[in-house]
Amino acid sequence: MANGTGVAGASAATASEGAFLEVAGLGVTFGGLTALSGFGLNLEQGRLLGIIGPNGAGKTTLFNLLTGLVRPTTGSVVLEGRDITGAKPHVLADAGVARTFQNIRNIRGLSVIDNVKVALGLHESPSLLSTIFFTPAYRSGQFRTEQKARTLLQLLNLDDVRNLPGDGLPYGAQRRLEIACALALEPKLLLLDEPAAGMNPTETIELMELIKRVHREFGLTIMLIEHNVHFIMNTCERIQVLNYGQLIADGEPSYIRKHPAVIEAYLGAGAHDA
Ligand SMILES: Nc1ncnc2c1ncn2[C@@H]1O[C@H](COP(=O)(O)OP(=O)(O)OP(=O)(O)O)[C@@H](O)[C@H]1O
Repeated sequence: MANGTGVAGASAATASEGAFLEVAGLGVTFGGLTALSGFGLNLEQGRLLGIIGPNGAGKTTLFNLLTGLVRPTTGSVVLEGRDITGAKPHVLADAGVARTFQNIRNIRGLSVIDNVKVALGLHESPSLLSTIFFTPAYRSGQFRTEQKARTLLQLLNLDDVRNLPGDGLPYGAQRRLEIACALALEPKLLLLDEPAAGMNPTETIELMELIKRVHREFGLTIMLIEHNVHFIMNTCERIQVLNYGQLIADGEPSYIRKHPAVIEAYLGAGAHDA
């Protein structure tokens, strides 16, 4: 990958053969407000991409477009050669796109492990008959689900609290649970929306390491929105910067850190220390 591109190159990604995710000219307007415009991205499989930008820059809108919560006004999204532009959320989930939200959405009152099991159940549902008659196939399915849930909880350092209510956990642990549930869907593309929001510095460092580990061990393609510049500079291989719905820069952390438009728009004078 090139070190980076400026405004022109960033907003006009050209289709590259075999790219895992190809987004071109993506935009949406709400009433008179253009939340995102001419967004382009060619992402290879297995990359870890950071998205930064000031409040209201269009970051969450981009994720909403990629997960079908918002339909684009312009542009196209192609995942593994398949045009998924404007597809509904369940179609995109089936295509392998999973996400977490800025506001934690674990299921109230449900234990940690049951939250993960519900997510696993969304991915692989048993047949109605096997459930009704409690067949050996159903029971072995349940055993597999339990094993998978435990494996995910161990990875996310949540196994010790698996029987506690998910919504009663400390904030950082709830965020990790949300990631566990997203991983349970066995995604190809994982979108993390401000996973470190509200975390203390220790939790943030732990999460940084965890995301790197998940990326490494699952070989997942991850897109990560984050306001914490230190976090993103130290976690991501490539960073895209949005401002007022426009992509203003795209490149490696070292390139982004020094990019004048990025410094002016977002990072501020402290950016060089990030
Ligand atoms: N459904 C919607 N209807 C109307 N306006 C919207 C909608 N969703 C987003 N917007 C507007 O689009 C712009 C971009 O919002 P978005 O949430 O994508 O920004 P963001 O970069 O994620 O900001 P933050 O860092 O504060 O979460 C904002 O001005 C927001 O108010």
